[in-house]
Amino acid sequence: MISVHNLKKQYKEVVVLDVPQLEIPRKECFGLVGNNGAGKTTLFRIMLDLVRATEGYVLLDGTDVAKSEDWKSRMGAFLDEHMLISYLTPDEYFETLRKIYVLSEEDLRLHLKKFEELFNGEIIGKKKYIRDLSKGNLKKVGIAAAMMGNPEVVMLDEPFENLDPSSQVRLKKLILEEKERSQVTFLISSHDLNHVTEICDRIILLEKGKIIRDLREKAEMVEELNAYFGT
Ligand SMILES: Nc1ncnc2c1ncn2[C@@H]1O[C@H](COP(=O)(O)OP(=O)(O)OP(=O)(O)O)[C@@H](O)[C@H]1O
Repeated sequence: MISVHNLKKQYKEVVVLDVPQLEIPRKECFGLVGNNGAGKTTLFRIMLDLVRATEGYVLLDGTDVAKSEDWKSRMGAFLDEHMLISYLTPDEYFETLRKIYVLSEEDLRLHLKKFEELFNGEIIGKKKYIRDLSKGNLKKVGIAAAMMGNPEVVMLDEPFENLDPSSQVRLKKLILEEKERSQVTFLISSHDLNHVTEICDRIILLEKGKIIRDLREKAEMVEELNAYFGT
C-alpha cells in the first residue's frame, strides 16, 4: 500500500503540492487527473524520490521512499524519455534490464510477447536506437520497461499521450488484462478522461496541488470530470 502523509512541495513561496493524506491500497488502479501544472508529475516524482518533499513523506508498505532503497525493486515507472538509455536499441535496453532484474531469456520473451500487439512490429529487431524512435514508440518502450520484473506498483505518467488511436486501445486492453492477471497497483496520470475513467477504479482530481475530488463510481467519475473540464 502507498500512503501519503502531510505532503507539501514548495518552489520559493509557491506551494505546488499540498496533500495532507492519501492512501492507495494494493491492486488499485489509481488515476490522477488535473489541468496543466496541477501537480500530477510532482506527486509522482516525490513518490519515486526524484524530488524531495518540502514537508511530509510517502510510505510504500510502511517504508519511507526518501529514506530507503528497498522499495525500488518493487516499483516500475515510466515518467518520460529521460528514464530510457537513448544510445541502446530497444532489444539492447530490454536485455540490459533483463540482467538487472535477473530474469531468464524465456521470462523476457514472455514479457515482450504481451506487448507484441502494442509494439506493432516497430520496436523489436529493428536495430534502431531508442533516441531515433518516434515519441509514441519511445513511450511503448518505456511502458514495457516499467512493467518488467513483476513490480508491485507500476507508475505511468501520461501513458496514452503520443500513441495513435489503435495503440491507445491496445494499451488499455493490456493494462486491463494485467490488472485482471496480477496483483499490480497501477498509478496512471492522464489528460485523456475517456481512457482513464475506463481503466481506473478510482480517480483523484488535483487542482493547484490540492485534491479536490476522490471519485470511485464510474458514472460519478465521468459526470464530475466532464463537468469540471467542460468536456
Ligand atoms: N523545478 C521546478 N521549479 C519551479 N517550479 C516547478 C518545478 N517543477 C515543477 N514546478 C511547478 O510545479 C507545478 C506543478 O507541475 P507539475 O509538472 O507537477 O504539473 P502537472 O500536473 O504534471 O502538469 P502537466 O499536466 O502540464 O504535465 C507547476 O506550476 C510547475 O511549474
